This record gives sequence, structure tokens and C-alpha cells, in this order.
Amino acid sequence: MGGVCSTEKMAKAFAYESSDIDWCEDNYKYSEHVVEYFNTMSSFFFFIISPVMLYLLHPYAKERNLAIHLVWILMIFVGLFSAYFHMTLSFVGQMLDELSIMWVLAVGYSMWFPRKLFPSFIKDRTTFSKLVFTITVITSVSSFVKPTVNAYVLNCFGLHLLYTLAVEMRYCTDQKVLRLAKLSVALWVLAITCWISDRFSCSFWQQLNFCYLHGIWHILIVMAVAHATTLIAYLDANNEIPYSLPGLQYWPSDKWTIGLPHIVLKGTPKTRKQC
Ligand SMILES: CCCCCCCC/C=C\CCCCCCCC(=O)N[C@@H](CO)[C@H](O)/C=C/CCCCCCCCCCCCC
Ligand SMILES: [Ca+2]
Ligand SMILES: [Zn+2]
Repeated sequence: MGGVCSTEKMAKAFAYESSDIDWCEDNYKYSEHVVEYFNTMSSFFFFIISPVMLYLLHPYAKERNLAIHLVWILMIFVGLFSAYFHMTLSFVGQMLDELSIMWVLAVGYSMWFPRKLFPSFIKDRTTFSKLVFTITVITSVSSFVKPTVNAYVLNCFGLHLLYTLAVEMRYCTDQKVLRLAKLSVALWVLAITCWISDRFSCSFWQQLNFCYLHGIWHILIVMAVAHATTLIAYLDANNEIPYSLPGLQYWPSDKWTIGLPHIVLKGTPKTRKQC
């Protein structure tokens, strides 16, 4: 009897529209199998940007720690789960989407959180990573208690990241670095504005017959994360591997206004060996 009950519960969790959340985009507008078509399709943007970022960050990751690649490898899963969530609006889709974001943040914090900002009882990065891992496992389990608040809690990390960057960049005067910081913040502000507006002003957007703000959020947040991770990686390289003489450039061309930022290591193999 209990077995039948739990099988039913499982089936419900996978069922279309079993999530509490329904984004502003009209359901089943373009396909009877895809609940939110534009939101699903825009999730594929994660698949385009992630491999490019893995390629662009590779010289830095090779010098610093190859585990850094986990951030953008996990972002591929975020895209996959986000597409599944919007395709089905199922409870399982929602949880996979939110949990994968949480684990990207956990890996990012473990790798990059500045050592000088560690709590005083933590001596090294390994201990810090273990603490982050423990907290993330506990949070992952407790996220099932009230799933609707998860997204708001996750967004608070954007604010914490902003604070951490502000502390790290207090004395920065390098124009290229400042430009990257401003761009990251601008993209994040635009992205979060779309997310909030889709959540809370849906009737307004429906009147205008423009219900695509959540899909636009997907595109903007990937770009914000691409810019922010490069900035964080650059600051980290300056602190942890200064002999590699990190610099910033844009792909495909440094002269283009729009592009993906990346780190170049200007230290010659000779200068690297000396350190
Ligand atoms: C020193 C710390 C370094 C940490 C670096 C880690 C940076 C990467 C962080 C997060 C990845 C975000 C991925 C967003 C995926 C969006 C999928 C999605 O749309 N999900 C929604 C449902 O479909 C869901 O409602 C969204 C929930 C909110 C997620 C908020 C994530 C926080 C993003 C922080 C990004 C900061 C950018 C720059 C700040 C200057
Ligand atoms: Ca909808
Ligand atoms: Zn989404």
C-alpha cells in the first residue's frame, strides 16, 4: 500500500504543471508538448556560452586549478534542467533547476571566495570548501521543505556577490577591470529586473502581449555570469598566481563592443618557472 502511494507521489512530481510556479509566458502556445516554448528555447543559450567559457578560461584554469572548470560544466546542467523545467513545469524540473544553480554557486564560492574574507576560524581553502560543501548538502535537502522560496534565496547570492566584488575592488583603478565590473553589474541588474517583472507584473506584460521577460532573463543572466566569473577569476589570478601576469581581453575581438571577456596570462613560461 505504502509502495503504491509513494509511486503515485513520484509520478505526480514528474507530472506536467506539478510545480507551484508558472511563469508569465502563455502555456502550450506553440507546442502541445512544451509548456513554455520561448523559456525552454532560451535555456539553450547556456549550451552555447558554456563551452566557449570553458575554452576561454582554460589557460587560467590550467595554471591555477583545473577544478575551476566545474563552474561552467555545471552551467551546462543548469541549462539542461532549466529547459526541462520550462518544457514541463514539473516539480522535479523546478527542483533540478534550483539545485543545479545552488551547486554552481557552491563550487564558485569554494574556488574563488577571497581568502582574506574567510571567517576567522577557517585557516585554509580546503577547510572552507568542506564547510561550503556541508552547508550546500544541508541546504539541498531543506530546499524541499518550501520550494517556492528557493529562487528568492538564490537571488540573494547575487547581492552577496555584488558586496564581495565591491570589497575586493575598493582600490582598483585599472580602467579595463572597472569596465568589466560595471558591465557585469549592469547585465545582472537588467537580468534581475526582467526576472522580478515577469514574476510580479505579469498582467501588465499580458496587456502588452509581451510575455517573454523570463526568457530574456535566461540570456542576460548567462551573459552576467560570463562577465562576473571572468572578473572574479582575474582578481583571483592577481592574488593567487600573480607571476602569470593576468590581463583581460575580449573574444572574438578586443576591438568589438560586444564580446566575451577572458583572461590572458602574459607571464612567460620562464617567469612562471622562477616562482
Ligand atoms: C566569490 C563567489 C563566486 C561565485 C561565482 C558563481 C557565479 C555563478 C552563479 C550562478 C549561476 C546562475 C545561473 C542562473 C540560472 C538561471 C536558471 C533559471 O532561470 N532559473 C529560474 C527558473 O527557471 C529560477 O527562478 C531562478 C532563480 C534565481 C537564480 C539566481 C542566481 C544568482 C545569480 C548570481 C549572478 C551574479 C552575477 C553578477 C553580479 C555582479
Ligand atoms: Ca506560463
Ligand atoms: Zn527559467
